[in-house]
Amino acid sequence: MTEKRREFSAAELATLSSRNNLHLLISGKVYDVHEFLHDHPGGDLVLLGEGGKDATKAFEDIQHTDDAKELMEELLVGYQTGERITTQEPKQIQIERKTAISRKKEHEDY
Ligand code: HEM
Repeated sequence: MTEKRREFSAAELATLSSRNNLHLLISGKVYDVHEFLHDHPGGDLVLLGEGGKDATKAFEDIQHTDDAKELMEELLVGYQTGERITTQEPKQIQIERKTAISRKKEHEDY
């Protein structure tokens, strides 16, 4: 894998859910599984169902072996950004709200 590992926001990850561009989030790490789809012993459908999402629970529910965990290292393409989107509101609004809160706080500090 020559591609550099990088950060993915939850918003970007959500767009990576098609058969040709399928990424999963597992324990904060992002895996590109599109080439692995047809080799997955659990089948392609379960992976497609988790595409673009946090698949940590689905992955752990299966109790994958250490072999699976080694294989994952080869599919690792990056990490989730620190910021977490917890609501459905557009990202820009969240950023604006955060900025407004910190400005207000700065103001109070004086
Ligand atoms: C990068 C992610 C994944 C990798 C590398 C991976 C790899 C594997 C491997 C090697 C096996 C064979 C058993 C073992 O060695 O544990 C397996 C089985 C299985 N996996 Fe995954 N897996 C991944 C993600 C997932 C996810 C997200 C799900 C569920 C949504 C899932 C569902 C299953 C199921 C149901 C089986 C059992 C197949 C059976 O024994 O009949 N896997 N996986």
